Amino acid sequence: MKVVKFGGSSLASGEQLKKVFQIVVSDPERKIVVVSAPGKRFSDDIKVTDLLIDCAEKVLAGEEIESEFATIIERYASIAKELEISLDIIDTISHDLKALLNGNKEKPDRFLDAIKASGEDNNAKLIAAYFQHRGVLAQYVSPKEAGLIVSDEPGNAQVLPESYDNLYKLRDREGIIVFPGFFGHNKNGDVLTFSRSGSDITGSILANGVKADLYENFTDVDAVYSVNPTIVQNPKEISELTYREMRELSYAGFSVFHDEALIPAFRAGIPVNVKNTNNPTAPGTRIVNERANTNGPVIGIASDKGFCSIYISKYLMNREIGFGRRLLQILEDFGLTYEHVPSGIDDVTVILRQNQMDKEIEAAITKRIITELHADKVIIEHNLVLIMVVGEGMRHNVGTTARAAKALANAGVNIEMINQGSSEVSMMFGVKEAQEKRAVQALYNEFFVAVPV
Ligand SMILES: Nc1ncnc2c1ncn2[C@@H]1O[C@H](COP(=O)(O)OP(=O)(O)O)[C@@H](O)[C@H]1O
Ligand SMILES: N[C@@H](CC(=O)OP(=O)(O)O)C(=O)O
Repeated sequence: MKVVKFGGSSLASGEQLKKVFQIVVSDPERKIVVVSAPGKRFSDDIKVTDLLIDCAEKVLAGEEIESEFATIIERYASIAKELEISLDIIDTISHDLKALLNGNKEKPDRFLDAIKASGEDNNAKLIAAYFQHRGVLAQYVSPKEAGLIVSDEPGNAQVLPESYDNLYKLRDREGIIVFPGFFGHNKNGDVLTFSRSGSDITGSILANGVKADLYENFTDVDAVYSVNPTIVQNPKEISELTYREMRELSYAGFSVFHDEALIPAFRAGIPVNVKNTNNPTAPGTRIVNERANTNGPVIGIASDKGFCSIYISKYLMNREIGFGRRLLQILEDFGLTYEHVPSGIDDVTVILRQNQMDKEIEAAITKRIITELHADKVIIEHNLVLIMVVGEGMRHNVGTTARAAKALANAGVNIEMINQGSSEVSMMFGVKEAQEKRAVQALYNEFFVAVPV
């Protein structure tokens, strides 16, 4: 049995849905179909999830939403018309969304989650209706009915372990199951979404729950490429990579697959196959436990913007017991998460996502570090890019860091920081945002265009 997930780009129009239908019915093993909300039809288009967020925020601000509401309904209606299915389903979607928008707003984050989740929920209903219209035995199944229970964290929920036994029962259902991605319910029955792009997570949870043989993740590219194709033109395709490599790369910027979607499949030992809805015969990329190492030390290079660093120096920091703990406690007091902590003898740098802080928080943190930890210097730098060079082969290759550093130097890129060692499969370079493209291109040339050493 296979679990198949289709992303928003595969569900953006009636034409795309026809391809989805062909893919599903061409293999009887494709029994569970996880769907996102309709995505972008063209590059300037707006995803339904983003339309819904805008609509919900306007409602919360007490603004009119007539035109936003109409735009959302029109997205579903245009798909239904293209597919020539009864427009009764659009009346149902319109009625249900109106009721949700008129619902309880006492807890805005929960209200927002309920509206966001409706994007996938309504799409799953529409797609099930289309499959039935094409004469296939198919049913919409809701996460609530299936027992997909999640933690009580709006916009960032996590699956609870008891879900897996509940979901196993889906194996007994007849026909194709169309299941909405991106959300579950807490123990009280409230809707909670995963983080953005979280339908990948639903697919992986279902694959684990039903003990699928394969989790196929259909998107709009032929493969996971060794580097983001919007940064480097025609990059090399990756045919196979390990769960660890993919998790590092997704976390560091390969948005093609959600980093949190690896764990459920990995725990159940289920391979993941990333494939293209627009070219389904292409083999795609397989994510597995172990792979043959045929490609040299590096498999992929990811980069992500929006980081800042807090540099702290203090003479004899190395002798001070508890310095690191007290520093991280200050960050914890402000509710901040951090990414890396490279350190020296008398200095340490904490790297975090800068959207967590504003000027006031930065000033307050700086003050506390100086007054409580008696630091000599505290410097906060903004607009950093973290570049992650990833590959299981790095463990067995000498000189990979030197090659990377030389390539960056030759390209005139100033390395702000390096972190290597904690993860056996990656090394991290921090550079200024303005140098991202140049740095990634230089690393790509070194490890993929030049002959690997
Ligand atoms: N290394 C990479 N390999 C392939 N695609 C990538 C990579 N990094 C970023 N992407 C982007 O991810 C996109 C697919 O992800 P996404 O838009 O979330 O798809 P979906 O709509 O199927 O969920 C691709 O179109 C591509 O622009
Ligand atoms: N629709 C949700 C969840 C999702 O996974 O979407 P997509 O498959 O289009 O990335 C979002 O935009 O976040």
